[in-house]
Amino acid sequence: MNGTKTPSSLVNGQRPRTPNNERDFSCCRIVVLGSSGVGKTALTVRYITRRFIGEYCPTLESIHKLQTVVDNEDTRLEILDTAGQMMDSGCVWKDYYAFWGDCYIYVYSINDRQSFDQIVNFKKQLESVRKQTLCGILVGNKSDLLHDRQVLETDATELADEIGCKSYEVSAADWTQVDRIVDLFSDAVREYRKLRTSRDIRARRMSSSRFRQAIQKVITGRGSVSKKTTTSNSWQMS
Ligand SMILES: Nc1nc2c(ncn2[C@@H]2O[C@H](COP(=O)(O)OP(=O)(O)OP(=O)(O)O)[C@@H](O)[C@H]2O)c(=O)[nH]1
Repeated sequence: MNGTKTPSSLVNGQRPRTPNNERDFSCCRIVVLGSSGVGKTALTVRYITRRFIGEYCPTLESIHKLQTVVDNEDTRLEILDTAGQMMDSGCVWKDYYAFWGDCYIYVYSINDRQSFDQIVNFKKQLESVRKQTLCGILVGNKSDLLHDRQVLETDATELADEIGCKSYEVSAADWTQVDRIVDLFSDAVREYRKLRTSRDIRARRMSSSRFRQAIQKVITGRGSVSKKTTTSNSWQMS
């Protein structure tokens, strides 16, 4: 596993570029966030190594880089496992995370109501920084602790509908749930691809409608058009 504890890499964390210096959209950046102790590291480690870490050691930020395949498409994943303590303290985390991430995995613990109630705030704060809707997945972790449950599955489904996310309830501690954990990370990549595609389509529509408007202005003579030479085809828009 390739983990680097470098918050500064977020500040300088420009999106990777291809050799042609274009933005590399085969790379997907996932930010795993939620309150302290909900199991963000346990989920991330379970996904990457298939192992469970039982001990608790509060995380500073760690970025894990790996290559994977989702729906037959190669994907470079960068997973940012955030520090819950920083989020609970309301530090400046949100600006970094908002600009760094492509998709967000919002983790709460089913036996910690407060961690669940925080999710809406986290999402709102990120979107207010980015000024656009961000895609994400809602994850209730520690589903093995049913006897301690403070968050009903129906509450989670309602919240997921409200914030436009898919929702999962899992246990990083339960090895039989590895496939579900892999699924939820794959869904994060799918959500990112979906959003990217719809933005591409919108951008293309916008640019073709601007092009049509410009042509229309030329035809109707409403645009600022100057005739450059005597040749009929040589119009120049200014
Ligand atoms: N029972 C149970 N314990 C879990 C589960 N996931 C994580 N834990 C335990 O919960 C504790 C906290 O887990 P972490 O993964 O370190 O939590 P975190 O959200 O990364 O915490 P921060 O680093 O403070 O942000 C550890 O002792 C884990 O072993 C789970 O699914 N079930």
